Amino acid sequence: MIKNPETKYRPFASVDLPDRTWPSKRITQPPRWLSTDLRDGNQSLIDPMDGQKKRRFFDLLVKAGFKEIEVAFPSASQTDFDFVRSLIEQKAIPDDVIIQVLTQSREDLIKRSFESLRGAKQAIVHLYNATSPVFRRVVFGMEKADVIKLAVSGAKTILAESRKQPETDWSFEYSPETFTGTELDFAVEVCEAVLDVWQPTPDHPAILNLPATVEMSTPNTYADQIEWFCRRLSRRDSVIVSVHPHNDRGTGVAAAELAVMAGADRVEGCLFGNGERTGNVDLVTLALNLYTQGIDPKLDFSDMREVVQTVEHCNQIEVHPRHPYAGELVFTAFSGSHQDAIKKGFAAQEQRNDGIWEVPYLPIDPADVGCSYEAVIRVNSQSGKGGVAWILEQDKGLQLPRRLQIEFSRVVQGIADKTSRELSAGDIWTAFRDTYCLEGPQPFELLDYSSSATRRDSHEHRFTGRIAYGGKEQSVAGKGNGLISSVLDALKAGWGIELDVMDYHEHALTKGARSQAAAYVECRAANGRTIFGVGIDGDIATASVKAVLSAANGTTRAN
Ligand SMILES: CC(=O)SCCNC(=O)CCNC(=O)[C@H](O)C(C)(C)COP(=O)(O)OP(=O)(O)OC[C@H]1O[C@@H](n2cnc3c(N)ncnc32)[C@H](O)[C@@H]1OP(=O)(O)O
Ligand SMILES: CC(C)C(=O)C(=O)O
Repeated sequence: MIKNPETKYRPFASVDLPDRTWPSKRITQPPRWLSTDLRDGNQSLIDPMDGQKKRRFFDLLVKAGFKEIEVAFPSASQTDFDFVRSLIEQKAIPDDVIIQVLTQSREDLIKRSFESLRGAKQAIVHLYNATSPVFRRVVFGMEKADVIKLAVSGAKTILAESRKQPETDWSFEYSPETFTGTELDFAVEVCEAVLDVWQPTPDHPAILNLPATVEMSTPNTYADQIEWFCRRLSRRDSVIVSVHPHNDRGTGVAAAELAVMAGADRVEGCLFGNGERTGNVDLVTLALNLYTQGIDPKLDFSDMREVVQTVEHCNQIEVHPRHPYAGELVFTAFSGSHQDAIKKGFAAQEQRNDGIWEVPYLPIDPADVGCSYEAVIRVNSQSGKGGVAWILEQDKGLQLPRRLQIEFSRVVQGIADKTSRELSAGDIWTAFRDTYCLEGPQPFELLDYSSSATRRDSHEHRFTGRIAYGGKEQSVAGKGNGLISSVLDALKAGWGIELDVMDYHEHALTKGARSQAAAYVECRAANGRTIFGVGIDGDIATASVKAVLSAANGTTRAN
């Protein structure tokens, strides 16, 4: 990079529109969407799609609800030409979907495009030529008048060709390519000249598409250009104003949104922002941005995984794990405070039960795009108690009391620090099971027991059990004012273990085996140490007994 970029780059000129209205507008309905994945997206791929991939992508777009799909540049390649033919001949285009093809303003290319569309019920023919000063000067060697002539001759050829195929319901689109780099009054002049040829009406409007062929300004400037253009256009009611933002500055989505506020009726783009260089505007993000404002985008991404997989297959480009709404990690929190807030958010949401989505750090319900809540919280060394507790709850239905969460998260933290990797739900369960002696051979194991009140009208409980300690079976008995205290009494009598119960929780498991219950005891040992015990069983009383034995097992391990 150079130290004095002002000697090499010029700032983008702003638009003189002091009475601009778009900043206070709100988007209240979705624009018309056009997917150009099969054209602009396709022309940017290392290996353009073959017919099969194009067909798979087309079917995906139809399923997602796209009603306008730019399917090809049919005069560019036999593959593209044949693809358009196959769609028509195989009757693959639903009646409510209209296909679009792109052509330069050259007679032979336009004729070939019409040939590809023979027999289509309806179609949009999209004509373009670049209009900006640098293209006039450098690429075409043309004056303004020549540029208008080129656009008009293309528009005339299109009109003439369409009349030769009256069985098709034709619509026409014109793009002054490089619109954003074009003098605004000249852009309007070229477009008016094209409209003069096509003579659109409110019932049969033409589409004027205003591309940010290369994104060169902040999005507010694009919005100014769109509002300026819409105000100056003579036949606004006979025109669908379309925008086609690219993403060179990384603000394609913002540019599209502001352009819609500024009067655009239609947006052209690609799924996940594929397209030339940094891509076309991302239609998935745009649609879901609307959705999160309570506006039905009229596009359905309920099965986002399938959409991602298909697009990755067809484009041979991976969707970034941080891609809005679609990436593998976008609903995942690793960090403790985020996990804590999300967990509390879900609990509050469940309690309110008003249907309104309000979960911290999650702008959308992952379930709405087909994602499970399992991936919402993942645990590594950055995680806290809330995350660990969430995973045990989601995976095993365990609702750990707060102080147990704190203790166990330290165990998990230690493992994560030691292994320097993410811990799976399986890793966490293994650690929980081992820490609280839930499975496998343990120092204390319950073999059998019975318990009863000593007298019908009494609160005194008697516990009689067979417990193995270190593999050696022993019969023990104890008394107390409840089951737990009678078990503690038996432990004291049998092995001299002294534990006081400070806290007790129990609940039915919400996941997995539905008839299971979990019990948690927080005990204080004679030396002042706090020891937690956990018991899980089909019978809640037995779960409590097991929890006490789990705590007893805790006394046998080093702190
Ligand atoms: C911004 C966009 O995405 S625009 C769409 C771009 N997409 C593509 O180009 C993909 C498909 N294109 C192709 O396969 C080829 O470019 C074709 C078949 C269309 C044309 O191929 P060729 O005839 O070999 O021409 P080439 O690709 O070199 O195009 C450049 C010529 O077209 C002219 N041209 C460029 N755009 C246009 C246009 N919109 N209308 C008329 N002429 C144009 C150029 O001035 C240049 O003319 P010159 O040879 O007299 O200097
Ligand atoms: C042909 C036009 C619409 C285009 O793709 C662009 O300018 O980016």
